Amino acid sequence: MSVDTTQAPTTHKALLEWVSEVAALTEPDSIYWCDGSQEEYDRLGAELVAAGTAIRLNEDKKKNSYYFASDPDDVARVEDRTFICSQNEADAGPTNNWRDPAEMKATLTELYRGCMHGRTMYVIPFCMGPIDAEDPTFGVEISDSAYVAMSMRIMTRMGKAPLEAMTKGGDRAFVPCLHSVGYPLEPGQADVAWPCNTEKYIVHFPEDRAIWSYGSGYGGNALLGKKCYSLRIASVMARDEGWLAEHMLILKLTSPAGKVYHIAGAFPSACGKTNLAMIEPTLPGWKAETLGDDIAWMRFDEEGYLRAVNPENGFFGVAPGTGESSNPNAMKTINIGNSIFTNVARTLDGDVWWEGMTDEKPAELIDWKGNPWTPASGTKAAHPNSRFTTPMEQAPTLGAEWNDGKGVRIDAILFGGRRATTVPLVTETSDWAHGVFMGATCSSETTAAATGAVGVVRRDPMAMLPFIGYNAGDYIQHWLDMPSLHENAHMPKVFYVNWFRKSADGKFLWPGFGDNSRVLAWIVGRLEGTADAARTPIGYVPTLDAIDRTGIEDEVDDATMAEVLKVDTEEWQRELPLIKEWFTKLGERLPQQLWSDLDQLKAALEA
Ligand SMILES: Nc1nc2c(ncn2[C@@H]2O[C@H](COP(=O)(O)OP(=O)(O)O)[C@@H](O)[C@H]2O)c(=O)[nH]1
Ligand SMILES: C=C(OP(=O)(O)O)C(=O)O
Ligand SMILES: [Mn+2]
Repeated sequence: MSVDTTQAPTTHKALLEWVSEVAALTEPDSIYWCDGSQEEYDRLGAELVAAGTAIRLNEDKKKNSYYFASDPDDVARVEDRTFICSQNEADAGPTNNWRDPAEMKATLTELYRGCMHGRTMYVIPFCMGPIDAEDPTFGVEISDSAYVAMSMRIMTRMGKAPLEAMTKGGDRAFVPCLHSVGYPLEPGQADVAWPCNTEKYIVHFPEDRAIWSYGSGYGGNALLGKKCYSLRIASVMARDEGWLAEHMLILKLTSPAGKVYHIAGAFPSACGKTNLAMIEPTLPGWKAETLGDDIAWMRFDEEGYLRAVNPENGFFGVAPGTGESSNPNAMKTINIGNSIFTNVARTLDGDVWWEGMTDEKPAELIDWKGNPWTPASGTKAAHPNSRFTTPMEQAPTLGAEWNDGKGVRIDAILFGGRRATTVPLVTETSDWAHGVFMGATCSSETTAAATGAVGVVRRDPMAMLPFIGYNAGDYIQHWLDMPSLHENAHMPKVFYVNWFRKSADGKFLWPGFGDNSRVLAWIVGRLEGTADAARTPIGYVPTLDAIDRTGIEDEVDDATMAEVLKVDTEEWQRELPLIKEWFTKLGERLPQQLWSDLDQLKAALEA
């Protein structure tokens, strides 16, 4: 298969060469350049329905929407198959899997050889962030999955517009993202509903700024603009260029007095970013608007304030737990339609359902594996990492600045995780360096967003453990260095939150979701110097009545509030050896300052 460059919709030389090279290696039946149009999306959807891969949902329930069920072994990110192939192993660091880049390229080249037999090769041009930004950030994904092409149209600015922008004023740089499901079809061979390969590789070449993915069709493994580009590769760009590429939501908050604040929050996968980004405040007078739910690129503006841009165009949200009571704005967004649902359950009338969508379970469903299901089945109808993919523009809470390439000034950064014990609802750190220490030692219970055990506490620095594209010690150093990268840096205040603390009988102590607005109000109060806090060994924690509980006094009585805010010295002392073990693992590139911060914490806990 050779590329007819006279027929290709671009003159971009490097792109044409790369497309030709990949086609020669992977030998697809045909090459298709995505234009990102509605007509194209509808056509791909119809083709997938005809092939038995997708199911079109009932138009009256979810307009223009599709259901997909993945292979049961291809349901989440595969961290153990994710590689950072820097020239030197030390530059990948102790938290990443590393392979020699030349060896990895040789291995993958053999896997890619002929891997698109019987398939269409989709060329998917995209832009991360607004196309009219001063310096737009391009990528091109080559994929043999139409599901990927459709999803990329929702998740990124995709198609003709970015392709044209890529040659404005000369050929622009782009990140090449090569993806194959690794399931070639030889003549006469029938396809399966969800092609993938048991051998999976999610590979990053940070020096080349390139991504090679093989064997998985799912989410973060396959939609390469997301975690692979916007976090792993972009974090390397950010280190080199003096900015931050982070796993953060971006929220615009307006106080009852009409003051606007922007908050960025980093929580590990499936720990509440999308929900906080779409929060419906239960505190009267507060308004929240969504600017981003997963990724923030933050650069200094001329005056030295950090401004955040969300490079994405859609939400790839965790379905279970999303319902009218927990996240009504997500429900409104997906109910408009134009969405893709993966590994959720289906109702008999052609709609979707998942655990937590409604209080009452439907009497009958088809579960994510395609089997009949009833509440008596005793299994989960939807996979715990089942997802909705939906356009940002449909969010009723969308903030006007979402499409502004200049981004918004960040007033506060939240780090958080999922901890049943130890970590209080909210803690204010004393300054940037202390914030970096708290972020770097942040811990969370693992979730179904990645394969492997769920519920295991691990350190997850800045919620970036699986996404730092280089040495984690260098990454923490980069965070520490940030204030010195602008002559007049005004750093945001850093807070540490935990919505997930549980009582001894295993119930969440804090109602969470919309009631997290009460915590946001306290944070704003701290920014304005009006909210009360008590100094503890780990930072400033709200006094018992500092968080407004009007309307939830019964649910969160004084005793519960005290429990949710408690800084238990013994529990924290049990963290110390874990932090020490973590720092030891990070090794010599961990900034020395972090060790002295740990000594200080130890001393404060002993005092
Ligand atoms: N208990 C509790 N659960 C939450 C809260 N926020 C989110 N969740 C649940 O955590 C899961 C992941 O949430 P999501 O916002 O999609 O996380 P993300 O992957 O970080 O974007 C979902 O099941 C949510 O219902 C909260 O404040 N309290
Ligand atoms: C896409 C993901 O996102 P989230 O952080 O929303 O779970 C993921 O974990 O692969
Ligand atoms: Mn999310």
